[in-house]
Amino acid sequence: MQQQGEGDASQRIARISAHLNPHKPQMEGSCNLETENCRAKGGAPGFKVAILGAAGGIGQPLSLLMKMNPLVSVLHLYDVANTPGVTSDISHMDTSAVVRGFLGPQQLENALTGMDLIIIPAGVPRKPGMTRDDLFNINAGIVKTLCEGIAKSCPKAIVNIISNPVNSTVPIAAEVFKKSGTYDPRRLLGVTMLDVVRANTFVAEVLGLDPREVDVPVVGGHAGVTILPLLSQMKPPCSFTSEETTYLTSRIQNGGTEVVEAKAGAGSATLSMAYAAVKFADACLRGLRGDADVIKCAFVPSVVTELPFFASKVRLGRNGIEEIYPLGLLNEFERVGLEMAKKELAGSIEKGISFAMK
Ligand SMILES: NC(=O)C1=CN([C@@H]2O[C@H](COP(=O)(O)OP(=O)(O)OC[C@H]3O[C@@H](n4cnc5c(N)ncnc54)[C@H](O)[C@@H]3O)[C@@H](O)[C@H]2O)C=CC1
Ligand SMILES: O=C([O-])CC(=O)C(=O)O
Repeated sequence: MQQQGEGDASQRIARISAHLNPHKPQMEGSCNLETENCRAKGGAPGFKVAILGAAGGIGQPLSLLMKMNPLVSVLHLYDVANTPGVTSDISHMDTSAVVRGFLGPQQLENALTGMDLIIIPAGVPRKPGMTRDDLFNINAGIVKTLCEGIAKSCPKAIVNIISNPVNSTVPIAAEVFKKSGTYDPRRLLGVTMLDVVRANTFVAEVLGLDPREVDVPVVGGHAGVTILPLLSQMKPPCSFTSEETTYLTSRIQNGGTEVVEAKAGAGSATLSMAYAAVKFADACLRGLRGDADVIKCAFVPSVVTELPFFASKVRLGRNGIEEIYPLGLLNEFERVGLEMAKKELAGSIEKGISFAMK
């Protein structure tokens, strides 16, 4: 006869050893922490977040940082390669978010179902000598497919697009959602937060300030001259010589290229991007929670200019984007920059829309 408690104990050990088996991390199809009798629990109620491209250069540190975010209760890690290892590794962190991994297109639907926020860093990065637009041929198709999945499995989720060229991938996402009848422009955001992070850092360096006290709005888009820092509107208000303005604007616009060249063929910004992506995702989650005055710059469906998409300050709330702020007063340098940015942006947006309409 079985001793009382023996069955319980052996089941418990079986469950634990399933977790310890390095070839069977908490992947889809193995122990499901919510529906089965596993003892591990997310500590607090919170939001469900999926990262698509979670095993990549951005995806891994982004997954790590999202696992540390107390607003996240469930974290789904999806990729077409290497998700089991990343999931196993991250799932050992003693923070409350429950982590599950999903590998390959046949698991995309389960990765997406029930999610509140989807973050997409899937796609190839630049090598020296390339522009972001050179990534279009590969990344456009990746973003299109992933957004088709979102339209089918979690059409109400907030979507943060990191994959480049952001100036084209966000219009692609919008077209996919329109085609499927699920489009809500308040829920689609291109992540330009790294431009703001860089602007704050470089401006603080020049002024001898703590970067945490600096806030520079960056508008337009996310490539070359479309990245338009509005130094005249920074907080705290400061003035610059024309040399300083030219230096800072150029350094912010070329920050991505600076990293691509320093990495010399090993990719583009991953660590600072993961930091920026988490800052932005956290703002989206605080908005969803109902926090007041959550304001960030992002590349969004917009009527701020004549273009259908534009990066500017947006207020985030329970429905995603609650308000898009106008550009405000620009100085002459910024007005010239705005015209250059709009010209290039128009072509990139059109390229994305035509691709998705095919
Ligand atoms: N918005 C921004 O400010 C920034 C954007 N980026 C962009 O982010 C993207 C990713 O960069 P990294 O992480 O450095 O590249 P990476 O090559 O290190 O990682 C990309 C990941 O995407 C995965 N992937 C490829 N096809 C996929 C698919 N169909 N579904 C799911 N996952 C897929 C790969 O397996 C890989 O793990 C690039 O397009 C890069 O240009 C990079 C830095 C800043
Ligand atoms: O420059 C790149 O290719 C990656 C990127 O978007 C950035 O670092 O801003």
